[in-house]
Amino acid sequence: MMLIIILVTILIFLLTYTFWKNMDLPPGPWGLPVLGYLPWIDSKAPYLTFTQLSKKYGSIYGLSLGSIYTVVVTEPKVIKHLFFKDATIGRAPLYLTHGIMKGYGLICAEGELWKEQRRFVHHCLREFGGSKIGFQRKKMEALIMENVMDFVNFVESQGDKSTLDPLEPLRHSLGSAMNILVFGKSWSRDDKTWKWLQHLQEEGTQHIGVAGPLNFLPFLRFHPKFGKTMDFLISGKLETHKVYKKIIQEQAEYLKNRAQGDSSTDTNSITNITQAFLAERERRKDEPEILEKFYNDQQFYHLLADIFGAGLDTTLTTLRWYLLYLAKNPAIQRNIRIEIHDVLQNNLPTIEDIVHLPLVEASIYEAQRIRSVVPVGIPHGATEEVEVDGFRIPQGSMIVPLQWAVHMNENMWPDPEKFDPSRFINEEGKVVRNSYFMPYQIGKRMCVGDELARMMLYLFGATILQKFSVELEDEHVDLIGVCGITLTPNSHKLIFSKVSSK
Ligand code: HEM
Repeated sequence: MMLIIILVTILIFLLTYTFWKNMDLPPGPWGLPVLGYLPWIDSKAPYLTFTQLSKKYGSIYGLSLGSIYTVVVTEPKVIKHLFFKDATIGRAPLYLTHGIMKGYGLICAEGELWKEQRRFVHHCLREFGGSKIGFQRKKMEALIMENVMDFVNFVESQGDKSTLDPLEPLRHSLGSAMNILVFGKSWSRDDKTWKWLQHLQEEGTQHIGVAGPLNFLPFLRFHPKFGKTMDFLISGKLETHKVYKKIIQEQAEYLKNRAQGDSSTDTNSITNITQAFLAERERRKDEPEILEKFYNDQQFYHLLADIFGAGLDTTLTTLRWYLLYLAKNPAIQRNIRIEIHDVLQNNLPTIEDIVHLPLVEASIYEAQRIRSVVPVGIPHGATEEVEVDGFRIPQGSMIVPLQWAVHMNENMWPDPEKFDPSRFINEEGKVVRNSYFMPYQIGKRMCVGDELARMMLYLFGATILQKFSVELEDEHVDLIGVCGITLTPNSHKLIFSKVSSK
């Protein structure tokens, strides 16, 4: 009897303590011990489950995903408020980011390493013309246009009217631009190494879903099914690093020859991220601690992979959705082409032209809105306890900026499933964006390549529409897509017809 009284007292104490401790947390659903709410998350479309929950619990709610307490935010004002704070600059403690990437690179880095590498990458992108300011924008434009024309020539080589899945040719052309920027070299379309790198990249992003169970229940890696995924990701990472090691040696050799005045190495400036990293090592050679902490080999490989991967997957997926939605909406496509021909005549687009092509710009934004490339957003981690709207977000929480809910908010975007670029054009015909549009997120950790992405999307998008009209091969094409870390269209074919010049 005594034992029962003691147990009941402990139980009452624990319940009261838990209730008291959680009183100021955001509202949200209960879950099971250990698993939390994971069993109720739609593994194919986690963004829909999260959006559904926001309708019940409001624009800030909390839930447990395995052992990770998660706060989901769907209100841009709150996301902005949170993501400008130092306390939310961390990354969520997910197994795939912390367990596989081990905090290396830029996407998964935290603390001093993140600060230093973010500064470095920002500086590189400005130097190479991938930012709003700087004198090198024309150089970047030339690099992108060379690869846009590679895509155009490939499609033209298939005939005046050809039916093809744009995935592979687009990935080759966008990937080649990223290869030059990151590694200073590109591969031919059929090169074995290049084909294999693309395969790893594609498979990897499908496996790394933010809401995948492995992220929250690391012990699952001992289960054969998840173990196989882990083996694929880890061996893929190590094999990729071997290729990178060889590229780094080639670039180091190039810089050495240049320093010794080899006339075949023609340019004096640093032209890619690999060279920039080597040059930074050289510049700081008298600071062994800095080299050890921020410029070691592991960091080098992970950083190259991050910039290449983040730059290629996102732009590729956006352009695939863009062409798909334009094929589905021929009247809108026709108007865009009229605008392009009126403004450019037969000239190719330049970065300066974009202000005169509002429909092109607005239609790219609309594609980014209607199919968020990262629908769950890229989560942050709270490195300290923070307060928002009267709620407490404990240290160690994962904060999810739910892009899907923001971009499909019915009050802001009436009839959200309708593809309508005019949402981004005001009465004077100028392009306008509001805070409910955040494909690159916001705050101190916002996408570092946003301007480069804008340049790539615009130059590829405008040129493709200038050169081709695009139709669906199958009217019943799926517009739902497949969700890994990115939401990609299912494989599909489009009919590209050459547009005769005026
Ligand atoms: C349509 C294209 C793109 C989209 C939608 C996109 C979106 C994003 C988002 C949502 C984040 C997370 C921001 C945060 O954590 O708050 C991010 C981070 C990042 N993006 Fe992009 N991105 C795009 C293109 C690019 C390009 C072209 C590059 C190449 C330089 C790039 C490099 C990165 C890197 C390195 C990070 C990590 C930044 C950090 O953790 O500090 N992205 N991107």
